Amino acid sequence: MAAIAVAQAASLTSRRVQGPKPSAGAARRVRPVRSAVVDVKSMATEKPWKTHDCRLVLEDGSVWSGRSFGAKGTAVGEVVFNTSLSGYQEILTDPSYAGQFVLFTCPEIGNVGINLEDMESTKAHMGGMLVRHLSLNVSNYRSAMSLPEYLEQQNVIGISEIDTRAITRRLRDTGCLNGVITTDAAKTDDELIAMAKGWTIVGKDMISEVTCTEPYEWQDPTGAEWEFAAEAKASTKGSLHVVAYDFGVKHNIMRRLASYGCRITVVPASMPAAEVMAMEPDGILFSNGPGDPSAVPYAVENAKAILGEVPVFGICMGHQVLGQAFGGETFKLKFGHHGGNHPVRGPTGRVEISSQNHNFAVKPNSLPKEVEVSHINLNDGTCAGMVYREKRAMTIQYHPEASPGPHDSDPCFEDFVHMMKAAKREKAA
Ligand SMILES: NC(=O)CC[C@H](N)C(=O)O
Repeated sequence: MAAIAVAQAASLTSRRVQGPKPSAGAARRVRPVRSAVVDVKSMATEKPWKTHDCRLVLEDGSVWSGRSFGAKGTAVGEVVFNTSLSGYQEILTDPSYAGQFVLFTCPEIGNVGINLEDMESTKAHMGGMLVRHLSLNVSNYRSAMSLPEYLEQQNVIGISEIDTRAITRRLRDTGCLNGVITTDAAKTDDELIAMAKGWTIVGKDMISEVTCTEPYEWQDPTGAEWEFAAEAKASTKGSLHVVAYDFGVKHNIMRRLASYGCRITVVPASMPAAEVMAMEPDGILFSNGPGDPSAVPYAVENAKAILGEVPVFGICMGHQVLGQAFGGETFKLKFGHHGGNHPVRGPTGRVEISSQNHNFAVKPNSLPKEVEVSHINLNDGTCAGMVYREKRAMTIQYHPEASPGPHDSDPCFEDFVHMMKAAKREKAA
């Protein structure tokens, strides 16, 4: 039986982007690996007690034996479950997952390998990847390497052949649990349980671990072959200057802003508001990002200083930072929203199917009366978006850029552009 014959594509480096991303064309010059033949017989017939070399231990004392893929070692993190049926690469490279392990409820993961274009940042951020079954085959016309190869290169531990349904039910019953993944047989279960119990993401500023170290420009729009929005196709390139606070910004937020005609300057999360305003932005984006929103007062203070100066758009962590800048408070959800099919009702009553990834939320009753809760998550009634009209501020708790998930909320980017254009017209008058 042929063993795995996945050719080594050009290695995906985990360097942080300092300047414009390599053009998509550069990515295509890598010889894609379209499919791999896997040693099915041995993997399918080997008995668990022979192949299980990895444990997931949860803080509730449960121990889950599985098969490792990717990196070896030991990692600790908060376990969340994501119900998306596609887009594991976008999830893997979303900086919002720093400090977390992601359990995929979709039972088959890895079948399309890893390509060089669908990256949401320059590296994988999650601490561990928990799957039911690692696909025995890799087959996709854009695949450049297998998922295990990428995880190994990114130093992320994967564990497969665990009962992801049982763990998901447990998380839904008890709420998020901290966990430890290890391939180190010398560590006792009790040691690992203590490690899981001794760790928490609450109160942690994870943004400082993922933000860029210096400003850079972003030019790449959504590729023409993927563009779906008429308004984006008709937009005038570079007509508006957006400064984006990088709290762990996903690349597709910037691709969508560029597609709607914006020129984007990405800045470190802690850049003082005065320096940002000196860049003469037409609008400011507060991005998605990992960790506890109440642990980044520096971001809230900058948001307060900027509010009312220029139009602002907050996405996910940015929504939570602006919610605090408005005077509101955030709180931690039981197990959060992580998936691609959550219904959200917007201000017109239209229901959008949304892409979600958050464990914290804004308390509606903590907001001042000037702030309108514009979007509601219909699964649990939580605040999914806000508008502060007189400050020209709009926020979305979920991910209008999708990646992965549905593009129902893509018009949010159009709304932000229209808000900036209106402000520009008023200023010129
Ligand atoms: N995707 C995000 O920006 C997540 C925001 C925040 N870390 C949360 O979990 O709620």
